[in-house]
Amino acid sequence: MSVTNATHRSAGTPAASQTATRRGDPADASRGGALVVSGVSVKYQSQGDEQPVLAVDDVSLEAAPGEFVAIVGPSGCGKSTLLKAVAGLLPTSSGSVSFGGETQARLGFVFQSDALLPWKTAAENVEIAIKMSFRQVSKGRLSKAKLQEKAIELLEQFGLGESTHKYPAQLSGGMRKRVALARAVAYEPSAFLMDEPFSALDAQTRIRVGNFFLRMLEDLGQTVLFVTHDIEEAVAMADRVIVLSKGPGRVIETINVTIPRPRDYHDTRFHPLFKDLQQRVWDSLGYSQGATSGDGE
Ligand SMILES: Nc1ncnc2c1ncn2[C@@H]1O[C@H](COP(=O)(O)OP(=O)(O)OP(=O)(O)O)[C@@H](O)[C@H]1O
Repeated sequence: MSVTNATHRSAGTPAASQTATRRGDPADASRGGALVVSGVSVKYQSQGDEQPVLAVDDVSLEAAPGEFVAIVGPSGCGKSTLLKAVAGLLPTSSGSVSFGGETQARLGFVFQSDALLPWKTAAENVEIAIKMSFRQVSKGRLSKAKLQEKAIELLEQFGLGESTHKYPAQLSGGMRKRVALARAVAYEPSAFLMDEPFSALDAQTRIRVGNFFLRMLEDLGQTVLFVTHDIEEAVAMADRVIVLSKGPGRVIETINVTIPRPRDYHDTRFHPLFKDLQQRVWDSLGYSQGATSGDGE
């Protein structure tokens, strides 16, 4: 998880959260408008470089409310940079980002670093998010007991029922990532911005968390922008896969994933359309059928 600036209200920061009071309420589905990224370029000015380095080049994309858009591309092509720019964590050198026509939105971040508060337990990290969301959405307060109950309930969904009282330093990397995911979910954002959110998880936990996340999206209809190296994961989860070129990243193709929902994080890989769609993404990345080597996705 990362820090944010003031432009886009975030979850996933230490201050992020969302309450369970809204979970499961169909009236809340698809809240927020389309996420529109228009002509965004991002440059880095590093010490020693005379000229700024272009990392993202004129990227435009849209995610309709409730749409799951995955972004794939070779290592170093600018995926994380693009996501951070969308989150408002990095300035853009050109272009614009809006959510339903506004520059502010309730965002749930899950970035590569988990950024948990080290002096708070797993449950307390999630409680902060619940508290913040409850204040923003319901303009009210929850009792400490209720907050705890909700945080523990959510952590149990992520297989952390035994670790709610532990501090981040006492958790494995995968466990910390799950707390970070629970915290982002607890914020009940209108859009999730996720950078390799499942990469630190073992195979079984990945399936469990992936399915929990997919079911939650079916219930609540949040928009998702999801960066992954894992082409199978992108096709299994997304409505559209956007393929970026090698850096500076540009959109080279958008592939519609026509596999019907509801989907299962794992079993969707056996759907008759899956292999073909997966191959289309590989083709777009420049890998021909049967290719077995390469240094990036
Ligand atoms: N803080 C920074 N300062 C200077 N250059 C940076 C910085 N962060 C990233 N870059 C450069 O920007 C380019 C894009 O990096 P980015 O991390 O966005 O790529 P990525 O596609 O997410 O990579 P990966 O898939 O390996 O995580 C790379 O060339 C990288 O070296």
